[in-house]
Amino acid sequence: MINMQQGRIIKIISNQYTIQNEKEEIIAKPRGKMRQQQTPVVGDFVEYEKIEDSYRIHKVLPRTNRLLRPAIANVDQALIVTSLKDPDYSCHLLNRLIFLVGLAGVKPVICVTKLDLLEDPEEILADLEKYKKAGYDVVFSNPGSDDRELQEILNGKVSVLCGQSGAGKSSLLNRLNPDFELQTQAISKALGRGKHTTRYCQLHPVCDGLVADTPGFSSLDFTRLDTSHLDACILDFKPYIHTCRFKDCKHLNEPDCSIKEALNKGEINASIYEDYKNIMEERGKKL
Ligand SMILES: Nc1nc2c(ncn2[C@@H]2O[C@H](COP(=O)(O)OP(=O)(O)OP(=O)(O)O)[C@@H](O)[C@H]2O)c(=O)[nH]1
Ligand SMILES: [Zn+2]
Repeated sequence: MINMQQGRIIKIISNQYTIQNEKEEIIAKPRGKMRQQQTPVVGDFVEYEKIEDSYRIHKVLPRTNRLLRPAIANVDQALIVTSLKDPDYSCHLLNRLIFLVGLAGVKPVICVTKLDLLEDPEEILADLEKYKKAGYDVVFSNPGSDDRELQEILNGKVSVLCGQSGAGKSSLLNRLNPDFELQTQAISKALGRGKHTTRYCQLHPVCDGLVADTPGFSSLDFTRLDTSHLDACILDFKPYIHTCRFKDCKHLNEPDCSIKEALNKGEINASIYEDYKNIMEERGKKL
């Protein structure tokens, strides 16, 4: 008789899948047959069985959502780690990350780092206020701060950190969970590298929830995504979206578009609209 068990994948290193169930962590491999069907990613709930001394994953259970880069499933929210300096703040990068996360059906939370490195932060802080006003959660995290607000946001949730390499993702996790620092140092030692740079995606226990630290990414590719409902993912658009003249208004050149009217009155963050427009126009060229 097959004795199937269920658990969540919390780490994948090459062909070794670490699965957490209620009691323990085990390491499993996918069945040869299933690998072509649906490749399991971190965050997946899977069914697996024990065969002699090893574990085999049989199937991936239905996902609530899935991010492509980083490859992770079933997350409650994505913390978009946004550094204000080194690497420098870019509202366009932030906007595009908000879109990517939103298109995957995941709630974005803007987590700002390196405020201490800015001499004149006023202009950037004013820009970040626009996101708050639109309804995005914006939380600051600095070395030496108690991060209480961030802890509340993470409590009991499955979160993924995304953001540029060097934005401060690992530093932030180290502050929230000192055990994590020990783990990453141990991993760096084992791999014979001095400095910890994130190489693979893993869910770590943090603040009674799970947080994935992920490798920094280099490209923001929208070409493979269905962006037809991008407008519905943008909080700035939400109060206006149902009052355009046309039900299928794309808010580009249509008459009586409430979103363009709000933009002209300065009620919508202009950079968000600009990035939305650029992505929709690129899409238009493709169709
Ligand atoms: N001054 C200052 N430095 C910071 C802050 N957060 C991170 N750093 C520094 O920025 C550098 C990069 O931070 P990491 O935490 O490694 O960045 P990361 O996002 O994990 O980078 P990857 O692993 O490459 O994706 C490190 O030298 C940190 O010490 C901050 O809030 N203020
Ligand atoms: Zn419109």
